[in-house]
Amino acid sequence: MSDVLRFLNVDVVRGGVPIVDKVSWDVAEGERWAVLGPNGAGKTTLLAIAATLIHPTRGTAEVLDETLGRTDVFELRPRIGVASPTLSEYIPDDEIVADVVVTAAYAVAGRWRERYEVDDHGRAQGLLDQLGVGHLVRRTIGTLSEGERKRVLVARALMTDPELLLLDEPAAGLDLGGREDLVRRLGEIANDPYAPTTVLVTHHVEEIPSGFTHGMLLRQGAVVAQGVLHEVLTADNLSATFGLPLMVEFRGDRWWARAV
Ligand SMILES: Nc1ncnc2c1ncn2[C@@H]1O[C@H](COP(=O)(O)OP(=O)(O)OP(=O)(O)O)[C@@H](O)[C@H]1O
Repeated sequence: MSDVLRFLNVDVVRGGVPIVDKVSWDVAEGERWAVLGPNGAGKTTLLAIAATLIHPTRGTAEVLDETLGRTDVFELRPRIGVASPTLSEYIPDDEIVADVVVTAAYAVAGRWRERYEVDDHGRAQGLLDQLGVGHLVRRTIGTLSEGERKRVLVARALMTDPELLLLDEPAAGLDLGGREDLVRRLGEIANDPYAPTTVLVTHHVEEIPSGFTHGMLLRQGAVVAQGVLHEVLTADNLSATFGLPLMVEFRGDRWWARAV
């Protein structure tokens, strides 16, 4: 298995302060990673490096076997699917849902079309159905609820059949039913052996879908623990990460945590 991400001693410094602090991280093909940490821990910044949107201040970051700073990120980006609140801000409110998803393919027309001879709209509809929002295909994105919008963005991120899928807090702001439904659907994707290598950022262990294999805990830009999910998600590690005594349990195929 080859590495999809390989970070070595990565620092990101802003205003003289390291907001990512000496992070080394290997993500192998097929792995599904959850990155957890409190507000301001550096999770989104780490994801932005993986998305090739920023470069490390120090250290090296390889994404899909290319070293940032020595490669054309515009060739790399079409191989990466991203669903994030930042991306969401760039989509005009009057854009039709079908177009939001299909336009992801236009950016990679060459490579994608060589590999797949499929109808764009058919594929988009299939992905929207998979995320439970197929009935919204003709609506404008501005009329959707937060939960519906998040699902559409995940469908968009999957449209190009990326090699790396990056999900920044996909369940944030959803009500309990919406969260549970989305986490279940993300679990179905994670359990699909043909689904891309995935990194999901969240604040809550309850939002880690079934099928996730690895975890990283971040606090103040530094790694508290990382590796196989069941070895990483211990009460001690979570308590150190969030700065209060916590207990954590794994039941069925999901995690939950609370203060003790
Ligand atoms: N351009 C910048 N200049 C100064 N500080 C920054 C800059 N960008 C990010 N930060 C700070 O870096 C820290 C890490 O931010 P980041 O968004 O990566 O954290 P996060 O773990 O994703 O947080 P949250 O869970 O709240 O989304 C925060 O304290 C943030 O204020």
